[in-house]
Amino acid sequence: MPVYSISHVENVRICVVMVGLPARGKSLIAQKIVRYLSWLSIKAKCFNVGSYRRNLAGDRPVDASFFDPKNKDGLEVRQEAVNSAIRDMMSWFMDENGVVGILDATNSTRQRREQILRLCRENGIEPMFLESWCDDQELILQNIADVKTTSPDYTNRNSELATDDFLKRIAFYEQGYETMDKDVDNSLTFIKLVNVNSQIILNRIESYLESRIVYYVMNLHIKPRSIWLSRHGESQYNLTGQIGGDADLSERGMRYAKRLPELVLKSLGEENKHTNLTVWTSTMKRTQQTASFLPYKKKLQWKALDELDAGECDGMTYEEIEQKFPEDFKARDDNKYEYRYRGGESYRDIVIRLEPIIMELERQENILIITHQAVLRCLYAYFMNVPQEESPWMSIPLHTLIKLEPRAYLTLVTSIKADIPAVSTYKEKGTSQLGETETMTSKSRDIIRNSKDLA
Ligand SMILES: O=P(O)(O)OC[C@H]1O[C@@](CO)(OP(=O)(O)O)[C@@H](O)[C@@H]1O
Repeated sequence: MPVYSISHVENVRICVVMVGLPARGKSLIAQKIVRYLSWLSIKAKCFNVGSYRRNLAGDRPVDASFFDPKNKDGLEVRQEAVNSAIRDMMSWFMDENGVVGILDATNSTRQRREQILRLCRENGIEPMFLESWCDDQELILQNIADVKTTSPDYTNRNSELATDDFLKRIAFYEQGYETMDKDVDNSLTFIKLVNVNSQIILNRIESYLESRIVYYVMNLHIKPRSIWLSRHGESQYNLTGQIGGDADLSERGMRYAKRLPELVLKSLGEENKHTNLTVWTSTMKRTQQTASFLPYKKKLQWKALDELDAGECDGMTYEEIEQKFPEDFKARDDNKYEYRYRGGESYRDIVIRLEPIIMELERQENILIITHQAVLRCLYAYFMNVPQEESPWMSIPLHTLIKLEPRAYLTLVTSIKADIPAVSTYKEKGTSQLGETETMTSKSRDIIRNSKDLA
């Protein structure tokens, strides 16, 4: 049975028009929205006018004077760049059934916004303006340091000169900047973020999809933090190759639970060893037992973090499933993301139930999540932008602590292995389990597979 997403039900197409001076985090917000919506299977794409401008300008060096409103040549190239980006975006909406297109540019004047508005209306696309307004100098300088000085506009330039030049560029934009204003822009759909999210102004948010985007953006913060992910320690079911269930940890799984506090400390490093983490587990015994030796007071259980529900196959081995339901076994191999166990769940179903977890994770600071193979794959896919068809096939070994550090345009990943053996629960695509006489505890599986390690 097909699973419909909200974009099918509502049949809306939205153009998110970013608004704001340079170095206000617009591209970061735009890319995060695309990642979030794509993870939810809503077709989204970002059109960055800066890249179009760089393509048009060719090898010509671009310094602040290019952005001087009196620079005719500069104005022409910039107008041409925005025209091309809009053209491509409209074709993407029409030819590729795009649902949310994001026009990532300053769009800092009403005249420019009027042009976009007109084109959206002519093409039956809902325009939604998203302004990032910021006067916090520290934040602006941080943004320039993080991103702009490594931008292709400043290759081979020393970072002090690049920062200076960038501040001049901002000053040119300030000359004509018109902020979104409730009185003047009353008829438009817009979100205005003031100094990240210390104040948020909303105007005429109408569709459900718009409200999802608003809610997501409202939850974003830019404080540095880390997220740790771990599967539970090896369970009794892992040893026998059974899926699902609510088994206890094996003796080695218990050893992992006892080792976990030490791994966390190692990952925090000496200077952060007193950092207080919040621990999230599923409602299943194996994750709670794994968390039981962690010294942190705040431990929360989430039903949404429970393992993929295998329905009628719960408690069976892959071999038994292949014997009893050969068609299902093949169908799952053919499309693991969409395949839904009889009376159970698919990976797509997990993503849907994980949405509140992602929303909460965006709001929180340091969190350690102890969960299950399939759920961990889906969480990892969100942070690392892993395509849907690949995510159910990622190998996430037992007895390994993964640390994610979300940064402006990427997420850093490190992993630490506990030196405690565990079976591998990884089943490769297209492999039959029939005729396999080895048990899960046999030597060949009694390793953590290094080849597909995430580190
Ligand atoms: O989607 P696949 O690759 O089958 O992985 C999910 C499976 O992983 C398992 C282990 O095989 O997770 P877990 O260790 O949390 O019990 C099964 O319970 C679950 O059905």
